[in-house]
Amino acid sequence: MTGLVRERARLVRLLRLAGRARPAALIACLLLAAAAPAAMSLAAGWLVGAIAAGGDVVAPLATLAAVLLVQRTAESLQDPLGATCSRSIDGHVRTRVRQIALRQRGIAHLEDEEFQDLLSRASDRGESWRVRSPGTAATGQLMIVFRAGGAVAAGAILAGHFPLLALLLVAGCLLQRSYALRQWSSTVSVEDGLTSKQRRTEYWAEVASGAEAAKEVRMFGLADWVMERRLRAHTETTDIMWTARMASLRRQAPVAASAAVMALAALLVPGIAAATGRLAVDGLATCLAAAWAIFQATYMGQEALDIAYGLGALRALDQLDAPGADPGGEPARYGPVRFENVTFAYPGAAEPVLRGLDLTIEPGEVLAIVGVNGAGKTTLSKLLTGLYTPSAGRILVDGADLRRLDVESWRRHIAVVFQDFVHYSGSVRDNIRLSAPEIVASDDDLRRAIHVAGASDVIEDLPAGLDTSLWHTGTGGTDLSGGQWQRLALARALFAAEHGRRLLILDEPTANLDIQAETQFYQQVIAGVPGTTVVLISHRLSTVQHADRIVVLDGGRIIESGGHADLLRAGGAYARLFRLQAERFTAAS
Ligand SMILES: Nc1ncnc2c1ncn2[C@@H]1O[C@H](COP(=O)(O)OP(=O)(O)OP(=O)(O)O)[C@@H](O)[C@H]1O
Repeated sequence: MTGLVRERARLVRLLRLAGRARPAALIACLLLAAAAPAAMSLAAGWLVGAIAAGGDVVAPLATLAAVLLVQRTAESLQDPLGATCSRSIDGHVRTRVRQIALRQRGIAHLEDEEFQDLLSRASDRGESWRVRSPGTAATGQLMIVFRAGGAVAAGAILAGHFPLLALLLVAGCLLQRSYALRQWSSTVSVEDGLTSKQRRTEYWAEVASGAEAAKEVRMFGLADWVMERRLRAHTETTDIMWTARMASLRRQAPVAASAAVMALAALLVPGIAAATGRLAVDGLATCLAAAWAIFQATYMGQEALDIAYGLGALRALDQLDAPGADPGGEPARYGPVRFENVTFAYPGAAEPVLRGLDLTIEPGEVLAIVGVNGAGKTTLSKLLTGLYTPSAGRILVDGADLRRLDVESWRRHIAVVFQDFVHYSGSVRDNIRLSAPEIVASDDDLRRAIHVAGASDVIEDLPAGLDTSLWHTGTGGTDLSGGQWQRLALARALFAAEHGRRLLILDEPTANLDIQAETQFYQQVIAGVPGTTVVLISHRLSTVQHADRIVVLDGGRIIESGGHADLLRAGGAYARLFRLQAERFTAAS
């Protein structure tokens, strides 16, 4: 089997994803619709023959009407049945695409442009000329199989009178169709090359009409500027697409010429035979109707392009699905964590963020990491959680290289509040439980975490307490202030820490808190999880000064390490940062 036939057969097999009943009903409709034109040509010949002979026309007329009725019914059911089958197939494909995106250990692939392109191609959002839908391609492929069958049936009827003409029309139409399709398909690969440009258009559309940038777009008066950017990005892609489409259109001239030749032959051969007495009038009617049926069954409809686009989506899915993405590994045991000569650069970045970093995090210690903006503090936490792997060096967890461990088992030892934590739409209860979904928690458990996070008053003020539905972007629920969301995120991590997570990572946990909450933070939150290892990243040195150990990150390495008092005495970078912060308050008072 050639690759092309194998791909087409695979498309048909996709229909199994839509269950049994709907594809079966679709096949029945396609069969009836495909057989109808050939049946009609026979009925037309019968009717014309009956009229010519002055015989009974009721039976042929009734047959013709019945065939027409069956054809119209089958054709009208074909579209809705095809749509339900293809939507169901597409649903399965999109689920698979999401599973692939989620199954990787880390998140580096999500920042890889090629991966994003494949993702866009495999789960189309409808930006192309036709949607890249494997489901529509599958139903389109089925339709083409039946239409080809219909063409062969009509060809067989014509061959009863003119075998050569039948061969010419069937073979000629199929060749012409395949040529036209090849021309149009070249536009599909042009569009595939524009996926990242299309993403840029989507980005500007989101800035223009999404909730995230809405405030600044209005305050800065950016509407025209954003719309202009979107239009420019859009035109960049559409210009290229239209150039490709016009070139394809120009290459269709041979198709038009050959179609004219075949139509002429289809009329002249039976026509001349009838005029010279070699073909009876009923035969003429049959031949003309059969030729018309061949043309009808072999024209290149949109389903041909649907197949080209849908196959593109399946190929992208295959590339995404290539094996070897996640090696798995041994379950992780909790113990000391050791960064050993770790260097790390983000994918595509010229310079590394961390350069030969050495650091040990002992179980049960509270380790604070400080450093200027961009020093790599958050990056260090992403490596620690296995979201990225070091470019060089290694991270040992209880003596085992994290690369070789089952990262999910490692993450089950960790509770984290990222700097850009997520505001989940859902109840307060769900927002807290999400950090340890496997725990069956009582309301008392949740309230304990809420209390330690200093969020009790936030929950008390909500209309339905823990059941209050939260919705960050403002529709269908209650939104919270930045600080209230942060307390909830803290409660989420504390809940996980109280239920067995041994390592608590807090990245700027006091950034949105008021001064009172910030002052109480260490005594309330950190002291609330005794025995837990805490990695505390903060610019606010008042938040970190009570930590067991403070490390200063600079130039990709740890340049200082020690307790608050030791570091102040040492008079290095930490002492300078601390004095600067302290001076602000002294000067203000
Ligand atoms: N996803 C990313 N892709 C490429 N570069 C990144 C990415 N995330 C961060 N960086 C770069 O890595 C460097 C370190 O960033 P990181 O967020 O770790 O710093 P940080 O010390 O936490 O800073 P801050 O105090 O501002 O939060 C920065 O120069 C940043 O531009």
